[in-house]
Amino acid sequence: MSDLPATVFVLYGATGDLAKRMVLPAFFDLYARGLLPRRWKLVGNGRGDVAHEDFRGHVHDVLTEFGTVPTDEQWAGFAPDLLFAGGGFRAEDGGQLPDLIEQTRAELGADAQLIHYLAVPPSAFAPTTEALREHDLAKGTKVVFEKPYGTSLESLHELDALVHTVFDEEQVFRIDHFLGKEATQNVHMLRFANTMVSRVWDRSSIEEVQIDVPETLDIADRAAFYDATGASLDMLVTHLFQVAAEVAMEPPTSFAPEDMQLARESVISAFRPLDPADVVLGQFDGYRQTEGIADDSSTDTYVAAKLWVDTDRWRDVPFVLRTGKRLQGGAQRLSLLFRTPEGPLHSAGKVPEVLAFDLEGSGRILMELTVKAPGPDFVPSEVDHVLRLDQVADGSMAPYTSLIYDVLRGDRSLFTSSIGLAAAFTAFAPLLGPERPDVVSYPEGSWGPAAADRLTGRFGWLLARE
Ligand SMILES: NC(=O)C1=CN([C@@H]2O[C@H](COP(=O)(O)OP(=O)(O)OC[C@H]3O[C@@H](n4cnc5c(N)ncnc54)[C@H](OP(=O)(O)O)[C@@H]3O)[C@@H](O)[C@H]2O)C=CC1
Ligand SMILES: O=C1O[C@H](COP(=O)(O)O)[C@@H](O)[C@H](O)[C@H]1O
Repeated sequence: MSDLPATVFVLYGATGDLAKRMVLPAFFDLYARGLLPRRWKLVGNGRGDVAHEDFRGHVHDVLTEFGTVPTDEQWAGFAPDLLFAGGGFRAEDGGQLPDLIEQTRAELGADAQLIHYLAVPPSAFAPTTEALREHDLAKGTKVVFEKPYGTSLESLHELDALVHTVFDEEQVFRIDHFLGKEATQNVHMLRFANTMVSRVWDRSSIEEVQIDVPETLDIADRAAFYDATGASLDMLVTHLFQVAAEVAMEPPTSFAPEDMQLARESVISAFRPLDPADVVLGQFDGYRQTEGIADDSSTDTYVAAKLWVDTDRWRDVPFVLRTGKRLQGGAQRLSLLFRTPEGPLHSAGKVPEVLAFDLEGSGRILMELTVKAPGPDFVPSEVDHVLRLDQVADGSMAPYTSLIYDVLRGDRSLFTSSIGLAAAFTAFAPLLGPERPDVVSYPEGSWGPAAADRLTGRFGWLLARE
């Protein structure tokens, strides 16, 4: 067991989709790894009345379906600390939660930390924050907000102003789970720990950056949420911008969490507002036939955009970003495309030299290089080399496991800041106004609208070459 302080972890929306697919499996994963505090309680909250025993049954089902099935021994150690407080949690009526928190804190000791994890729809962020103030449950605690934390610059400011009347910034953890991925964390490890990488990490060596996250997934099981959100809000201004910031950031002053966060978040203010002429929005054929989607919906299920980062390091290097649903392939690939070296020893510029990161799963680092072809002649040939990060050592962590562990120990390096999010929404703002491009339809199982092909450089979208 770790030496973290005793903890009461309150999970709002504990029977919801995110809780079952991500948060509860991650929490159990931490338990199984011995990374939870020696003494802890997880208190689920919701509007219904659920007996503690029924909540435990729910958690067991969830782990069986989405996580690791506990052994009998693990379950006997884990289950008794799962509790449920029903009756919702509002400013005017806190339901059973305030009493149960008091009871568990009394049991765990006066120094027990209290963590509020808001796995509720964004519309419930403000009312839950107000309820925390009203029931005096904010002081000295930590609070975790899911994404999206605001859907525009204005709504971000409005929510953040409220949050800051209740919490100090140091108490606030805003999740973007792409930052918790093993391979994303390796972007700065590889860069800053290796001179041969750090020295080429700029416009003099790199001609293009691609962040390509095509998905084969449908949206039918979350139609209402998706139709009100769309790909550009769900993925572009959030995950893809954060990954772009990981690439674009200047070296931090130190590798302390606050300096890492500051370096990543401050480069976002150098993102030039998107030019709608450099953005393609798409919608897959058949989207409007999905149950719960209006016949005339103009929601984007696909977005491709060219982003410029106006720093000396990246001036004139396009960052091309793409994501969409029901596409031909699924991947989460960050690629740095290098300039063709001068002189004759390369593939005549026909093949890119690439350093890439596969962000999904345990993560992979890929290199595409030109070498001499075996044989008598001195001719170039291309090779791919793949480094699977789970072969480096055992113990790779899913993003939610990693991020919840960071919340427990108070490490904010992989969480977003309201300054960074405000800069992201400023760069994104042209897509929220009258200049927003119309959505173009694309066939399911394709790579999306052909119009997006003009956004990349001379090699096109790299994933389409595979
Ligand atoms: N699902 C996913 O894959 C992902 C979700 N997220 C984010 O996580 C958060 C939760 O998403 P998800 O679990 O899908 O959402 P759900 O719609 O499943 O809602 C979660 C739970 O919140 C409670 N709830 C619903 N409406 C309200 C309300 N108005 N006030 C208070 N409680 C409410 C419900 O519990 P009860 O009825 O018991 O009160 C519900 O089960 C959202 O912010 C979402 O954007 C982020 C990444 C991925
Ligand atoms: O936040 C989201 O992320 C998922 C992709 O995440 P991952 O778990 O596959 O890395 C995306 O499908 C979803 O639309 C979005 O809300």
